[in-house]
Amino acid sequence: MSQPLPRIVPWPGPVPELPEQQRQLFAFALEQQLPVAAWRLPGTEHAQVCISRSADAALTGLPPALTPEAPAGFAFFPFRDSDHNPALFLPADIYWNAELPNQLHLDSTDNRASQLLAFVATEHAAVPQPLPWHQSAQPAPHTATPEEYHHLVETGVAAIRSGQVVKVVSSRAARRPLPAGFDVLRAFRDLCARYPRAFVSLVSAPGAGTWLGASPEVLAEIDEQGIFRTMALAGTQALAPGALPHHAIWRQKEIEEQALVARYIVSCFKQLRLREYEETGPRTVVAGQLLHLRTDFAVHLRQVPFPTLGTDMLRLLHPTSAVGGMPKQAALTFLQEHEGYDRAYYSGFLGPVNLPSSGVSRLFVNLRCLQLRSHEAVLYAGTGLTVDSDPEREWQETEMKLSTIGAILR
Ligand SMILES: C=C(O[C@H]1C=CC=C(C(=O)O)[C@@H]1O)C(=O)O
Repeated sequence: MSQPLPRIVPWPGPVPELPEQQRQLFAFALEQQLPVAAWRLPGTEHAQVCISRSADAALTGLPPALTPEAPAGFAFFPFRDSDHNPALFLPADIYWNAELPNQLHLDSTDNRASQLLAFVATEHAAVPQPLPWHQSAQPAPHTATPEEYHHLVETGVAAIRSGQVVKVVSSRAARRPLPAGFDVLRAFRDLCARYPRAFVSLVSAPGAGTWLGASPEVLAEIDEQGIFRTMALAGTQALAPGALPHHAIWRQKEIEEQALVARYIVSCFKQLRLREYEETGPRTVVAGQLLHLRTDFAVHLRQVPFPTLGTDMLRLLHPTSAVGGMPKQAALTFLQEHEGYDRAYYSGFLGPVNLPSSGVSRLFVNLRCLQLRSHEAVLYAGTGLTVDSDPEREWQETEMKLSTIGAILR
């Protein structure tokens, strides 16, 4: 049985400008200590917002089902599920899409929803500043020095040489002060404007804290035409000013690194005994100031009757070899033993499920992201290691990746 979105009701009272509508929705959710997410899909203009009626309702166990019958909401999953970093699925009890800004989807007989309607109708000037953003209860993670990161890369390369892993993706966190007067919702809009091709997100939830990101990587997507898509994204170089992406030259190291990720995706299709996938690439793509190599995979679900493909692939893919390594379990064990900090929601996945309509879901890998704490931001970045990795080059690569999201702190 399908679970449609709640009913449409008109925005109560005069409809303010889009940023003010967003601010009122977040102010309501945060004051009521509810989980809330805003996102903007790649190549689109309009933000969408989803609020759940309780924090408990957002706690989940299994990854979401990518089927039309599954509940509509926003998934926010950590790299590794744990009590510290719970897997969340924010049911879309209240949903708003800036494309149709005069409407709210909600069940007006529900208490929370009617509170929102009253808040929005009366609370124009009184939105508190700054907003009470959810904070993670976890301490700020350890931030590796260049020496520590060099050592991690050397240990990773040694593990590859010894055959313990084929590829591993090491990562680190970095702390940055928040600029005076930092406005989170303005930062979200700034990210949307800077990175039109990224999946831009802002999630604030009890237990998880507040996260902003601009991801270039689709994990699993089913679009309006019933096409399932995923991608193998790896290999990084800076986009030189004035250079054309398709003129980029890649070293053997990056070619191999990306080929491993593509091979992993093919092995997942094979596990599911699915042969009818289309593979395009690898080709060079732009992500902010960076270039990556990307292979796209597509399956036409209206021609290949495999209704659980999205769900099955999601469970096989996460965490992909673009953020963990290969073989998957050996790489994850290596990271647990050597990385020396908690990735939390960095390199987890996030995105809308059955929103804005049933059967349409878009999950992305949580990359180029930061966690907001009371007076600082924690930024995250990683690099895929191969036997040819050079520690200083890998450090520089994390610096470049950090500057994608770091741009909003300047
Ligand atoms: C792990 C990250 O990027 C992944 C995605 C693209 C390129 C990558 C690389 O070149 O290492 C990474 O696999 C990150 O941005 O933190």
